This record gives sequence, structure tokens and C-alpha cells, in this order.
Amino acid sequence: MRATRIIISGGGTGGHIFPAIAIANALRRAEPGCEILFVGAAGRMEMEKVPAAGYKIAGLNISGIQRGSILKNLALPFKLVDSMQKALKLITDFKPDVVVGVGGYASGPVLFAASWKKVPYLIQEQNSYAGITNKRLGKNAAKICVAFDGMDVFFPAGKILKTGNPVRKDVVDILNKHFRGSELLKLDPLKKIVLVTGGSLGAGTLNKSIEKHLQDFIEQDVQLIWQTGKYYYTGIMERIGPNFHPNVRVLEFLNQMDLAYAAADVIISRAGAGTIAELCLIRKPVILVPSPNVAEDHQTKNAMALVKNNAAMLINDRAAEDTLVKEALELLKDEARCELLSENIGKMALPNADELIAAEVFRLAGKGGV
Ligand SMILES: CC(=O)N[C@H]1[C@@H](OP(=O)(O)OP(=O)(O)OC[C@H]2O[C@@H](n3ccc(=O)[nH]c3=O)[C@H](O)[C@@H]2O)O[C@H](CO)[C@@H](O)[C@@H]1O
Repeated sequence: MRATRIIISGGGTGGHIFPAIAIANALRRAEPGCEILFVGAAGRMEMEKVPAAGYKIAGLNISGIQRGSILKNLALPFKLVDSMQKALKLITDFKPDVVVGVGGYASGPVLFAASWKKVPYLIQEQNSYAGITNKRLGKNAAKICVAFDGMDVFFPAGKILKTGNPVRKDVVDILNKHFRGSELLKLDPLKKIVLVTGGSLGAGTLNKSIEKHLQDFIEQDVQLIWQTGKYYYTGIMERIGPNFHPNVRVLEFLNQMDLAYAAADVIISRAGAGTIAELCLIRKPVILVPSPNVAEDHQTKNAMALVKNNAAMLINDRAAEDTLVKEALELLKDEARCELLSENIGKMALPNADELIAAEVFRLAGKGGV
């Protein structure tokens, strides 16, 4: 039988890239010989992360609207035409049975091209809010896999399938990794550890809040894994110095998120949809600080889904600088609360989203039995 051929398009941030990799991994597990091609935006994070995960990727010359730079935006229509042409050519040459779109710049032209060429396509929407491109593309999609209820306000109800957000299996496999994680990060496994993660790009508010109260961690002899994000790392290191204190480990990006999750006793995080899906599966006490700078305030909605089930704490972005570290250190001492939060967040997990989506892809390819 001919191997199934699938194009997966999208990227820009980890929130789009890692679900795409999780879907690809599930497709490979189900049909090891299937042919997968990623399509991303040249120069963006996917061009590095996708090959590192073992997949081929083609890049489109596409970007979003850039604030404060009229000159750069003048090129946008040309980039769009160029990307559409390249997307059409990729589909003609690769001959996919199905195209999957995970959102981000490259997703639009590729799904439009699939629609044009009458190739069935599936949209994976991570958030509780759908952007304008996905809404438009939803009309002709064969299936739309979502993680939240109530998505029929954006998409045709009959096409929606609630699968949850796909996560990479290795990232949430934290069993028996506490010691390995602590040691790899050069921390003492017997002392308390707080992990701070600002999502794939880092978060300015979290960084400011932590930097301002670093001394509190030292005074209480609590250790810190601090993921700053690429853009903030150099500035922070210049200010605090390279050997600030043995309790504090500063990293721009964590390539082995499982080990950081496993090492942590309490986690402080932005409320990106992918991170939330992972946090539900790893069952640790979490404080969420939703980003106020995202469309329709969707991170607050993501966070509230947990908070209203007493499955996570929430601190407002504006309050974080004053209260975040204090709350985290208090939570660390409150074992009963930590246990309750861990138990409740675990109940919100939607495991196997990757497998459900992969099964849907094969069904669309006419291979329902795989
Ligand atoms: C600012 C912004 O636009 N954020 C959006 C972006 O978030 P963002 O790109 O931060 O994505 P998520 O929070 O959904 O996921 C982050 C992913 O990166 C991984 N990771 C993170 C840090 C690290 O050091 N190492 C690492 O591997 C996490 O394990 C996770 O798999 O996409 C999400 C999903 O569409 C949205 O909900 C967010 O609102």
C-alpha cells in the first residue's frame, strides 16, 4: 500500500510548533513509513526545532504585520503572493493525502493552497479563541480539532472534534526523573525547587517579578530554575552576573522540559494553551500569570478553565511584580494546598490528543483502519 503523505504547516512560536511535532510523532507511531513534510516560515523557531525533532521542513517567505515599521510592511503583499505560489508548488510536488494546519504564519497560505487543490485539510486550534485566518479556513476544513468547549462560535459545529491539545509524550513523562533533573540542572534534589517558564519566547513580566525578588529565594534557601526566553536572557545575565548564586539556574530555553518539570515542586507559568495541556498531565502545583498581550485575552480564558476548578492559582499580570514571588514561596510551604492543586489539575488532563488527531488524519486520507 502507498505510504500516507502528510503536510503539516504552521509555527512561529512553540505553542504552534510543539503540537505539530506531537501530531507528527503520533502519525509516525501509527504508520512508521508515512511521509511527513513540515512547512514553516523562514527564519522562525520552527526552522530549528522541527529538524531537531527529526522531520523535514520547507520555509515560506512570510511574516506578520510589524508594528512601527511601514517599510517592512510594504513587502507584505508580495510575501503573501510569493508564499501562496510556493505553497501551491509544494502541494503539487509533494502530493499530500491530507494537510494539517496548526496556526502561525505559514499555516494560512498552505491551507488556502490545499483548499484550492481540493486536498482535505484539518485544523488544530490550540486556544479557546480562533483568529481570523482559522475562522475563514474553517469553512472548507474537513475537520477542526479543538481543546476547549464552545468553539462552535468560530467554526461549523459539525466539523469540530474536541481532542485536547497534543503534547510531546517525552515532555510529560516525568516519572522518576526528579533526581536526574535536579542534578542535570546542578541543583540539590533534596531542597525545594521553583520552576519559572514564560512560554516558548519567555515573558517580560515574569522575568521582572523574579529579578526584583531574587534575594527572597536565597534567604529562604529555595532553588530556582528560571527560563527567561531568548530576548531577555542576555540583559538579565548582564545585570545579575554569570555566577549569581548556586540556588539560581538561569536558562534562555529548556530543551528538556521534562527534566525541569520533574525537578520542580511549584511551577510559575504563562498560560499558553500548550503549556497548560502539559501542566495538566504532569500534575504539579501551578501559579499562572496570563499574558495580557494576546488576542482576545485568550490566556486568561485558558487559565480560568483551571482556576474555576481549583486546579491552579492565578495572579494578574499587573500584580505579579509585587505578589508573585511571595505567593510562590508561601505555596511551597503549604503541603495540603500543593496536594489539592496537583490532584485537581490532573483531573483536567486530556491525554491522547495526538493519537486522536492522527487517527482523524488517516481517516481523511481514506485509511480509517490504520
Ligand atoms: C505570547 C503568545 O503569543 N503566546 C501564545 C503561544 O504561546 P507559546 O509559544 O509560549 O506556547 P505554549 O505555552 O502553548 O507552549 C510552549 C511550549 O514550549 C515548550 N517550551 C517552553 C519553554 C522552554 O524553555 N522549553 C520548551 O520546550 C513547552 O514545553 C510547550 O510545549 O502559543 C499558545 C498556543 O497557541 C498560545 O496559547 C499563547 O497565548
